[in-house]
Amino acid sequence: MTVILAADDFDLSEEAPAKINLALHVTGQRADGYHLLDMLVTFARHGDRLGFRASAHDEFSLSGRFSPLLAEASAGGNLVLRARDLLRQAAHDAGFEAPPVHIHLEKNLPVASGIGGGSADAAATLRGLTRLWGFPLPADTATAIALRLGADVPMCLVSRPLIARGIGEAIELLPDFPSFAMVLGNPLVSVSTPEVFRMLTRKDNPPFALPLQATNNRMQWIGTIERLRNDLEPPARALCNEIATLSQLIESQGALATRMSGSGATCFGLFDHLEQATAAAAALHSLRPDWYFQATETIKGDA
Ligand SMILES: C[C@](O)(CO)[C@H](O)COP(=O)(O)OP(=O)(O)OC[C@H]1O[C@@H](n2ccc(N)nc2=O)[C@H](O)[C@@H]1O
Ligand SMILES: Nc1ncnc2c1ncn2[C@@H]1O[C@H](COP(=O)(O)OP(=O)(O)OP(=O)(O)O)[C@@H](O)[C@H]1O
Repeated sequence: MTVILAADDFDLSEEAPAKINLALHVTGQRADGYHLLDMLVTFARHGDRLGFRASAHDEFSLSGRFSPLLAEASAGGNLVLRARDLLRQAAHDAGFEAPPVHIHLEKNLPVASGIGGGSADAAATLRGLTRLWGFPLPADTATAIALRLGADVPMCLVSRPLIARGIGEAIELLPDFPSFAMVLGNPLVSVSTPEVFRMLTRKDNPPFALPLQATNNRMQWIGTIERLRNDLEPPARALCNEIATLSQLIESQGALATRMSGSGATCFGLFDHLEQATAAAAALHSLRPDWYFQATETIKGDA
C-alpha cells in the first residue's frame, strides 16, 4: 500500500505562500541582462506546504494537485533540493552539522505560473532547515543564498507585503498594508519567465511615483494599485492567448481590480470579502472547470 504523506505528518512544517505582484514596473536593465523592477508584492494564505524531519539519509517526497507536473518540469533540479544543498554548504562552512533530512513538498500551486511557487518552496526550505538544524543563518548569507536560487527568493523569505526594487533584493516592508480577499486564476498553460522578459519592447518604463501611501485603507490601496501596471502583462498576453479571456472572466465576477501577477499566466482579482471571492471562484470554476481558480486572503503587513 502506498502511503501519501502530507506536510502535517512531519516534525516541522513551513508554509510557502503564493507571491502576488500587485504591480510590476520594468525600469531598466543591468549589464548582465537582468531587468530592474519596481514591485508591489503581497502574499496569499494559499500556497504550497513543506514538512521536514531528520532521517538516516536525504529524502524528498511530493504530494498535491500539481506534484505530477513538477516531477517532469524540474529536470534542472527542484529548487527545494538546491536550497537544501546551498544551506548545507553554508552550515558546513560555518562549522555546523547539517545532517540528512526528509523533506516533503505539498505542491498546491500551479508550476511556472507567475506566483513564485518554486521561489516560495526554496524560501520555505531555507526557513525550515535553519530551524531543524538549529543553524543561525546570518541575514546577509540568507540573502546571498536566496538570490542564487532566484530573483524572487529574497522576498519569499520575508513573505509579507513589501516593495521590492533592483531585481528583487532591495526590500522595503509595508507594515500598514491591509489584507485583501482575492481570486487567483490560471489557465494551466505555463509561461516561461525568460521568454516574457525577452519579448519586452520597452525597458525604461516610469518607476513607481513615490512615496506609495502608508495607509491600511483597502480602497485607497486599490486606487493606488489601479494607477500602477504590470509591464510584463502585454508580452505575456502576446505569448499566451488565454490570459485575456481569464482576465475578463475574473473581472466579470465583480472584482475591484484585476491584473496578471509576475510573468503570468496567473491573474488575480481583488474583492471586498472572502465570501465574495469564494463565490466568484466557484462561478469561475463552473465556467472553466479545466482551469485553476482559488479564493484566498492575503497576509496583512503587521501579521
Ligand atoms: C517576474 C518575477 O517573478 C517578478 O516577481 C521575477 O522577477 C522573476 O523571478 P524568478 O522567477 O525568481 O526569476 P529567476 O529564476 O531569477 O530568473 C529567470 C530568468 O528571468 C529573467 N529575469 C528574471 C528577473 C529579472 N529581474 N530580470 C530578468 O531578466 C532572466 O532571463 C532569468 O534568467
Ligand atoms: N519546487 C518547485 N516548484 C515549482 N517549480 C520548480 C520547483 N523547482 C524547480 N522548479 C522549476 O522552476 C520553474 C519556475 O517555476 P515557478 O512555479 O516558481 O514559476 P513562477 O511561478 O513563474 O515563478 P516567478 O513568479 O518567480 O517567475 C518551473 O518551470 C520548474 O521547472
